[in-house]
Amino acid sequence: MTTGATKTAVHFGAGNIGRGFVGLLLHEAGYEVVFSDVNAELIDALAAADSYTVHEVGAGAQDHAVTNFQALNSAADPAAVVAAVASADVVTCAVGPNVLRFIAPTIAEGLAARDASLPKVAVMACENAINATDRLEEFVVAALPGGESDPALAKAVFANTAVDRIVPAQEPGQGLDVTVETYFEWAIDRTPFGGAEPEIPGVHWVDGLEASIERKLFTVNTGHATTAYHGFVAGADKISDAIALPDVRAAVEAVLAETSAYLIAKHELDAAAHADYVARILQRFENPHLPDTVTRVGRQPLRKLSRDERFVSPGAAIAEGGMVPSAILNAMGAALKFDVPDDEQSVELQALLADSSKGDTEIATQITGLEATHPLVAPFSERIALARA
Ligand SMILES: NC(=O)c1ccc[n+]([C@@H]2O[C@H](COP(=O)([O-])OP(=O)(O)OC[C@H]3O[C@@H](n4cnc5c(N)ncnc54)[C@H](O)[C@@H]3O)[C@@H](O)[C@H]2O)c1
Ligand SMILES: O=P(O)(O)OC[C@@H](O)[C@@H](O)[C@H](O)[C@H](O)CO
Repeated sequence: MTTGATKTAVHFGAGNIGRGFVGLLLHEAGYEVVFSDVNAELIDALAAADSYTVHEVGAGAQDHAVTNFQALNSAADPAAVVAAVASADVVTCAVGPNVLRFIAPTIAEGLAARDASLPKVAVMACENAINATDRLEEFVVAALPGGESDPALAKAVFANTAVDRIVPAQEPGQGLDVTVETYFEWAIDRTPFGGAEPEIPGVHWVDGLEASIERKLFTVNTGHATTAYHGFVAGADKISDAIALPDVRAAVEAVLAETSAYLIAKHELDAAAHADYVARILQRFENPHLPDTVTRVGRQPLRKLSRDERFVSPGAAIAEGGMVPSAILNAMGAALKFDVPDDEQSVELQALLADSSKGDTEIATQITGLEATHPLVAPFSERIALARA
């Protein structure tokens, strides 16, 4: 795939963040981006196009043209994607945490086919999840015949990342163009590269990702999901309308006060700088030009209520410290009312709550992955009882 001095990046998932952020930054860094997706309509449109435009909205907005890309259908032509990975300089993905297991075998095959004399390929998952690249690597290892000792692993460097840019679902009829907010942050753990990290202007290189990803997930995403679930209950459609409701705003601020105290103590953050970070995020939610909805932001409620995610991870830690994270629990209670027929996990959640063979505590442990004796489970079971009443 790489010709002459052209650097190549294979990106799995040509959706909102794929086209509107990761693909854009890689293009601006000089990479030829090879988008790989299972959505035939999307891939066909990308393959037929010479460019698409990322439209920023809000203060200081600019348009950015993305050119010099290819598009491969990984369902119809997996061999082409394997070949692209085999010669790529960078492999990224933004497919959703639950999809990592499905793209890993293709990456494993690409690594196996890669000439060992090539420089190592940088593999970086761009998902909203703690250590998403580590998870991807585990699936790659499982797909390699030699497992952890497979020589193909030495051909790649796996680095965790945290990506932050709100990219709403796109309006029908917009084609390949993507509407995004002006803000972005892409933090990548530099330590696995040993000084040979890829050149991607705009990336924020950090030594270890834990603080960056927790700060992002437990502030942006905990606050966003709280806005979505309380907003849904209040009847709001857009995120900017939801956060304008005084009760929703108060609930979001209360949740962020709980996660802020947790994050500041755990990662020794500067309290004033963190307060600025929170204020900036609330302004991002308020952006009236961003057509983002409570149904997109609340999507897949079972994933969002799971153990290592935006509510239970900080909530469990706070409860283990002897305090009751009431605002987080109230947001989790609102999530139980997220009843969206088009969302498979919402349907599954509503069926679970309606299952009279299960008690409240059993449902609480099933959703959160916590033991029944965990201090977060009893107060969450109370919210479940209320939702079922
Ligand atoms: N949209 C945002 O604001 C945003 C911001 C930061 C991070 N993220 C994260 O990025 C990821 C993607 O989110 P999104 O909003 O872009 O979703 P999206 O649904 O717009 O895009 C996901 C894309 O992945 C594709 N896909 C699904 N299965 C695939 C497979 N097996 N192989 C290749 N492609 C496959 C889908 O067809 C789709 O085009 C999620 O983990 C999300 O949390 C999103
Ligand atoms: O992508 P999810 O479903 O994990 O979370 C929904 C939104 O909170 C998320 O996509 C944000 O827009 C994004 O994380 C902002 O950086």
